[in-house]
Amino acid sequence: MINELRAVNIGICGLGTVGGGTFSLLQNHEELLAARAGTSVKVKHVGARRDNPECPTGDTPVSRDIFDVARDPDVHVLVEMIGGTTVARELVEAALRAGKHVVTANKALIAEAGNELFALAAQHGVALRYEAAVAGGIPIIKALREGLAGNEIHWLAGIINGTGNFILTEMRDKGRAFDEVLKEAQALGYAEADPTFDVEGIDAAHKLVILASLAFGIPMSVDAVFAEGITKLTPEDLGYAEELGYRVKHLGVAKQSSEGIELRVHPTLIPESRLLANVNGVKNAVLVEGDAVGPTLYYGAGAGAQPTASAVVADIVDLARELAAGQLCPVPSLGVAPEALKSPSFVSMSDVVTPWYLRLEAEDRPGVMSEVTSLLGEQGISIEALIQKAPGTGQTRVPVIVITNAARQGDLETAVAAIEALPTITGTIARIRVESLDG
Ligand SMILES: NC(=O)c1ccc[n+]([C@@H]2O[C@H](COP(=O)([O-])OP(=O)(O)OC[C@H]3O[C@@H](n4cnc5c(N)ncnc54)[C@H](O)[C@@H]3O)[C@@H](O)[C@H]2O)c1
Ligand SMILES: N[C@@H](CCO)C(=O)O
Ligand code: NA
Repeated sequence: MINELRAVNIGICGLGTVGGGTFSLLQNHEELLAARAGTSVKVKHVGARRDNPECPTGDTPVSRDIFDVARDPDVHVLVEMIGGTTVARELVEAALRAGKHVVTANKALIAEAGNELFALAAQHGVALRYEAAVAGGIPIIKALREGLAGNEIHWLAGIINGTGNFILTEMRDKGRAFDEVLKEAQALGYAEADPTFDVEGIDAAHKLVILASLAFGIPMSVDAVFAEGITKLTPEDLGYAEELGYRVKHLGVAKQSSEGIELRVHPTLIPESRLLANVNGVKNAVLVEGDAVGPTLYYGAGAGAQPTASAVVADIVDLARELAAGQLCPVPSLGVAPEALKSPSFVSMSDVVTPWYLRLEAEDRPGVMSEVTSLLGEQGISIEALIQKAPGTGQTRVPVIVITNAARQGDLETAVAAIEALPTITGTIARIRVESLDG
């Protein structure tokens, strides 16, 4: 038991997109939140290096040193909204050590330092909540930790970076250039402070690590995830994929089998009939396959001030209810008691089996296709679909697009190297994994 609180005081550190959105949502819904929490929830202290013109703080005290908030004895819940893993980690540690509960949206911090931070929180009898860290406003952490608690989870797959999905959607639907759409995503507040995290798959990797930890009951394993971003995708690959009945999405995939655990984020061809193939713009979606429930799908805004604030405030309301009742919720941070976390073994990428999309540029003469198919055949790889485009006027080379059947990545790489060495093939072969996503 902890002392029952009649009013729960919040300290917000960082008043940018999400911090500002959270401040506003707490102000705008003050009565509603008090009714839901059974206690008043008030922002007592803000830590911000500078004012945010879009988020006037009125008479709420503002400190320029965010650590003043961690030192404020009146603050019960510190909301970390500065991002990064250096100062943010020091701040969260200081707050936990001072006996404050912490709410964060910081997936980099949870993925990289969650193991230590959850232990520190437990040591000090306080909570560390992170719903906003994955898939923005979608309550996926609660779904995995509580709603699916009766299931063994075999796999999950998700579109978990809003910026990347926004870019791919705009490129496909409007033919817009990558850089221009990225700038718009930054202006809309979707992108990370360093947007290479979004477009190189690092942000999705952080989120996948968190999802896998909850789904499989393993510690955060950031070094085990393979990450590839969307920067090498070309409009022609998006177009050819569509001709073959697929959409290209940036996907995070976590799978558990007798071989071990696969953790990977990369561009993926998905059959166009799948729900995930039709998740567009800044929306995210996570498909989770439980052994009892079967496939379940969670969809909503993956980034942006108000959607992300929705998840931050949900954590705050949960905590306020618990503090009002004088009892923290006994659900562990990762859904299982720390001593019950399993030691995972991971499948190496060369052993991961998926179908592949390949695009090669070949000389337009008889026999070339049979050379390509026989080099794939030598590695036991068969072909599901193949299209050879007509050569442009005066051209002797043609694009050839192949979809393979399921192939071990190591075997595929051997075949691709042999095909690239053929004198009739020009340059490197573009390749993208395919996921059928049938449960
Ligand atoms: N933007 C989104 O849609 C979104 C969604 C989910 C999670 N997140 C996460 O939320 C966190 C915040 O992201 P954001 O988009 O609001 O970023 P932001 O850049 O808009 O806001 C961060 C704020 O923190 C301040 N800040 C940074 N370092 C500081 C320091 N040392 N001392 C004082 N102030 C400092 C900055 O001045 C800025 O105002 C990040 O962890 C991010 O990954 C963002
Ligand atoms: N930059 C992230 C924010 C949400 O975590 C994204 O675009 O998905
Ligand atoms: Na979420």
